[in-house]
Amino acid sequence: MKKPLLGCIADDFTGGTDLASTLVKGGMRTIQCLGVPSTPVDADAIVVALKTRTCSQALAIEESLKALEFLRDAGCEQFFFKYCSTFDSTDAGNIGPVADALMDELDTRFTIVCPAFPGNQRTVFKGHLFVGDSLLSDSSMRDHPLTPMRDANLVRVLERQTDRGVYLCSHEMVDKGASRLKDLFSSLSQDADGYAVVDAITDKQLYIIGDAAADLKLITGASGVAQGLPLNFVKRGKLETPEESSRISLSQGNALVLAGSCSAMTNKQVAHWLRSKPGYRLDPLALAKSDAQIKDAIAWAIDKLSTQSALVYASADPESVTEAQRILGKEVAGEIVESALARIAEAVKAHGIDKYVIAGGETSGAVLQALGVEALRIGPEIATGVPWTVSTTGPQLSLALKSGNFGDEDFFTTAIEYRHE
Ligand SMILES: Nc1ncnc2c1ncn2[C@@H]1O[C@H](COP(=O)(O)OP(=O)(O)O)[C@@H](O)[C@H]1O
Ligand SMILES: O=C(O)[C@@H](O)C(=O)COP(=O)(O)O
Repeated sequence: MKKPLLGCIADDFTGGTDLASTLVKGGMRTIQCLGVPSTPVDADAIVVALKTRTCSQALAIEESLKALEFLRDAGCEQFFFKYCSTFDSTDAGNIGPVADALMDELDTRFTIVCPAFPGNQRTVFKGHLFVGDSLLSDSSMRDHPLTPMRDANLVRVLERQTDRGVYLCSHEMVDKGASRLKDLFSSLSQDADGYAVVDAITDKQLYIIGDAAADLKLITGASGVAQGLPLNFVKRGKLETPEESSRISLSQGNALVLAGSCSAMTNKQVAHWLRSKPGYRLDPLALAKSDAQIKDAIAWAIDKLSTQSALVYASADPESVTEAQRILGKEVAGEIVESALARIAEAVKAHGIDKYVIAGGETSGAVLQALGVEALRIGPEIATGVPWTVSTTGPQLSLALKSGNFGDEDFFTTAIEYRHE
């Protein structure tokens, strides 16, 4: 078995498939593991996807360090910490604390922070994160149920999460080219103790940053900056000329769509689906009272899935989410919905359904854990940042994990009807 080159730790499962898909497109054989694997993995890049974006800081650090240990023992040469392109986190973390812990463990004093993902309209200019034409803090991310993002200045956001220095590497510096940027990173690696938030507005800039980051032990960011990494290994003769390999065998059966994301795009996708197809709405307040709605939803889904694809969703507008959180508490409301969707998926799987489209990062984490999925092979991209995947152990399941704001309005149907060319 060849040693893997790149070891990645993703703070949620959808983020993991987004990154893995980017690496596959760059020609790296990539496997995404859900949690730290117990057996060796044969791949050029390994993505260990965790559910650490919103858990306690201590748990996020513990799990990330276990993932790092696995990746180091496997022989990885470089490490990547993947978080959301909208920098989803609270003031308490977990991006800063996890990155700090990874730096300590890798004995490195400098890394970059690069969440830009222009393919999905996330750009960073003078350290400020934009979503489309709006600052992050004016975008729908300000109302995220678990990680409301109300400050677009990433230097400031990260400073609240770490005691290390946070610097800005502006787009003018990036435009000087990979060689100058590499010199800067190398001098910062010797002199600085902390992070450089790196501007990027275009993919071209992300390739420059990826090239310049070739010697960094640890890179942090979203999937955009990973685009340039496969080429670094090719240049060093460690990876053969990249060739995309994303052929997988997809289930042709009916699919269960599970939506626990309340992001603006998921809400539009749910509304679009309901115009012509069946859906069952879960209500967190009813779920908190008894199991009745879960049982009803399972029976409804099994009945529908015998003839067509069906959606079970808890997605709701920001006012309804705030109201549910006021009554139940933020974490409890989230957990109740995640656990209900997970139980429904488990019961539906027992009836032989092998195709799932899941909207939401936390939601995907909860559902895949319940489905007992340990690792994913990455297939073709359905929408930017969202590939079809198949489970690699047990009875094969086809799984599309969709980040909250990714995909077009008709994403659910597009995913279900996707056919290899
Ligand atoms: N109606 C609702 N009220 C309160 N919380 C909800 C509701 N529906 C879903 N949630 C919770 O909101 C969170 C959404 O997060 P996630 O699944 O990561 O979506 P996204 O990918 O959009 O960030 C989950 O914890 C989910 O359980
Ligand atoms: O980087 C991104 O935007 C995605 O890969 C991602 O992590 C999105 O997270 P969710 O919206 O919570 O699924």
